[in-house]
Amino acid sequence: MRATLVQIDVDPEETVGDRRERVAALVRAQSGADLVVLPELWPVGAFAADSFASRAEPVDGGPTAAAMSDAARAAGVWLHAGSIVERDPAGPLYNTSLLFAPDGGLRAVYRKIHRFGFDQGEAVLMAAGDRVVTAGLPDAVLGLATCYDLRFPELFRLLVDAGAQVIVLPAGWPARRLAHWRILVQARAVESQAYVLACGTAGTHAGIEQAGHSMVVDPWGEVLAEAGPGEQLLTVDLDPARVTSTRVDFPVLRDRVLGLPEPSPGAAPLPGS
Ligand SMILES: NC(=O)CCC(=O)C(=O)O
Repeated sequence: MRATLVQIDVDPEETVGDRRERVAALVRAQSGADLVVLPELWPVGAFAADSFASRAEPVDGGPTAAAMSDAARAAGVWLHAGSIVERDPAGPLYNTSLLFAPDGGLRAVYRKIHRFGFDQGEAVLMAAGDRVVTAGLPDAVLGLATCYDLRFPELFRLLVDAGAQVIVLPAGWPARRLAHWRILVQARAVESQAYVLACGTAGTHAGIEQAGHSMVVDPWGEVLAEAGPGEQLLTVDLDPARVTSTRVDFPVLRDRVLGLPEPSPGAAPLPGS
């Protein structure tokens, strides 16, 4: 299964329309891949909170969804189109990832569960998703997560329990926390015994320098490919059978203790007492 991550430079000098056309052309050129992955909120920029409301678009009939559906069909690839600011017809905004099949059909929608910003930006401007999403491809089951979700291992446990073998994580991760990114992407792969395809953005928008450094990590935690800071494509061949063999040969997931007891301070004797 050949996967290509497209680490896009989100430059505020480029219009959203121009970027959409440029990215669609990049996707159309990936006809040799099985799966193409784009970053989080690449049309507007993950930190361009001032533009979220004005750049929000619906999934049904929205310009990015339409362009990505066409591009997936033209290339004949599965396309994880990263995420858009979704304006739900019912009102709220969501950070919404879209997965298209090679016929252009929309096969999965994931609304980011953990919103970043503490009391600002996405955390206050967008609503949280409430569904854990997996999608069956011909060769593997994908699990969907987005950027800040990376810091919440309990979501990844749920994805593993739902059958995920390849976890796709579009991101817009700041350069300032590159060290966290590299450690956490590897940690999620090791603990999930799954491939993690983590696709970030390049460039600087809203004054936040992006890390780039998209990564593909295998179920053993080995980094198969890592981008630099600029716009770049990463192509890697994945073997979903490696997920099964890793889980059989080193069956740590089998040793999970479900329903751990509540902490009870002082229950264990103190050393020396
Ligand atoms: N777009 C994001 O979710 C950013 C997350 C981030 O910067 C962090 O977790 O650190």
